[in-house]
Amino acid sequence: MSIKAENIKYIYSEGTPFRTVALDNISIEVKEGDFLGIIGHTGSGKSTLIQLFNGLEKPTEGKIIVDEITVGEDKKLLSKVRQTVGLVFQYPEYQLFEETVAKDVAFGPMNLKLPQDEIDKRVRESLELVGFNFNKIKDASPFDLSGGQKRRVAIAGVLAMKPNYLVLDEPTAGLDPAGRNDLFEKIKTLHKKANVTVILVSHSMEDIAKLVNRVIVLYKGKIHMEGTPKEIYSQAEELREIGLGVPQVAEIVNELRSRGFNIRTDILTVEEAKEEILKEVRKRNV
Ligand SMILES: Nc1ncnc2c1ncn2[C@@H]1O[C@H](COP(=O)(O)OP(=O)(O)OP(=O)(O)O)[C@@H](O)[C@H]1O
Repeated sequence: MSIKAENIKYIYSEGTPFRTVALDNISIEVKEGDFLGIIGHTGSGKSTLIQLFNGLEKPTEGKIIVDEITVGEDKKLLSKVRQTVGLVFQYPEYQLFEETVAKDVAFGPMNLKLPQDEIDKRVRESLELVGFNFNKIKDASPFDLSGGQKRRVAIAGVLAMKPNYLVLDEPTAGLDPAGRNDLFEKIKTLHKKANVTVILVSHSMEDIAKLVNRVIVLYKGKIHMEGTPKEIYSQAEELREIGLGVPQVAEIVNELRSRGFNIRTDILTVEEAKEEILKEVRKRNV
């Protein structure tokens, strides 16, 4: 099972002076179990691509195949695609509207007309998967929660639909550093525990490098780079050229290398950098 994009082109406002080619010749496959990061700066096509994954939009050219369903071929299957690919938009808290957290998370499964005991089970499981104590949170008003907690409630609402793929568009946008770290930790745990493939969209390599196992870098609607976080990280110069922030740890490693330190280029974390630097320092002291 997978999401396949085959030679995708997507054009906004075709036939007008505002015509924009948002995606051009994109082919990728997201396999079950993957934890994929899609990065690129503003306007590179990230949001457009994930909206195609979930059937919200149809490609101008090419095909999107979600678990063997070709999106758009049979309109009756569109709701199945939407349920299979759970999309969490940027700032999803604006879509919370019920008076309690439990009611909000139950909204999707209720629309599926599932039996009440199945709805209750899904609400509990989804809230626990995003790190809540169910009994403590269920009767809270979503409006009384912190920004990070609201995001987790919104994610639980999508998980309650039991998607095979969970697509998160800039999930930590606007949160403070502690809230971001906490939410990323929760997403990491979620990928491990829930049987769900995760696609995480971000404009920051630094944020997602420690989480995902594969990265696609979009630039002007095309796939510019693809690989493991380490492979992408080691190309700091190229990242800089396409306007993406180079991770601070990569900056430090590059600086030390330029001063003759023999350090690997594919370092992801401060801990790894520390180890490498200490190794080099010990060598020099001998
Ligand atoms: N509704 C729209 N109508 C016309 N052009 C659009 C529309 N939405 C996006 N675009 C254009 O399509 C291109 C890709 O936009 P998209 O929103 O997919 O990029 P993005 O990488 O998600 O950006 P961001 O990080 O700002 O969300 C951009 O040039 C953008 O201006």
